[in-house]
Amino acid sequence: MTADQQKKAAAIAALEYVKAGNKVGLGTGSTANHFIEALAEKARGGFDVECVATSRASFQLAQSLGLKMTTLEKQPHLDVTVDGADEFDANWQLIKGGGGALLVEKIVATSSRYMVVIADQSKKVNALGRFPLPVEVVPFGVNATSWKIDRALRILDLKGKQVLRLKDGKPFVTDSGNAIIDVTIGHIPDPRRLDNLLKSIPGVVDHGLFIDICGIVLMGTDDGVQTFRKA
Ligand SMILES: O=C(CO)[C@H](O)[C@H](O)COP(=O)(O)O
Repeated sequence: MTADQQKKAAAIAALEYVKAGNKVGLGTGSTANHFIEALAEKARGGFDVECVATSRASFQLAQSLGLKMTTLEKQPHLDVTVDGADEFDANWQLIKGGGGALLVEKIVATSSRYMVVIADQSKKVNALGRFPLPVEVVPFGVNATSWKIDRALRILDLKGKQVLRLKDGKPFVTDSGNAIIDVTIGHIPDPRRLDNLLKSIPGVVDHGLFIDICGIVLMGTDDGVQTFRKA
């Protein structure tokens, strides 16, 4: 199976976690797109759900496929969010934000009774940190914020190579109007502490560590979809 086929298999398996009448958070990225397509197909058959998207791209896809859309303003409590991830570990901790939607993804996921992550098997890691950690920052004073990120890493005896994310040669702008710094760290021994340190920096809006947010991971493999579920 290719990685994309694994993503699709995980996305289809996630349909089981959505019940008729649910308010559903829709993630962002290629895996989440498979889920949006599968959910839209089910909805066309009369399955009634209302969805909140985590990005403009997901909103457009979902709406174009006929899914009933709402907003978190109108529906502040969702039943389930289904989203992809860049990495997950054995404790259901994640790195997200490869697609730049981490802030809204975290707001939507934490407004849901539970978050289901769908992924191909390349996303499973022994320890978080292989994937560069996306940190969403306010554009004002970005160099000062970058220095403070460095200082936070040093407190944990870590070093990170920071790169301002670009798109078409210009700084990438998130749906919320912020910039993203991708920080290559390598093995993150204490993601929870890094989460707290980064969140305490003025100028850091949020970052891609999702700590204690996800409870179920569905991973596509060559032998079918494997479920990792928190007890
Ligand atoms: O966090 C994300 C977007 O911000 C995505 O879920 C993550 O990057 C995984 O993407 P893909 O499903 O395309 O592999």
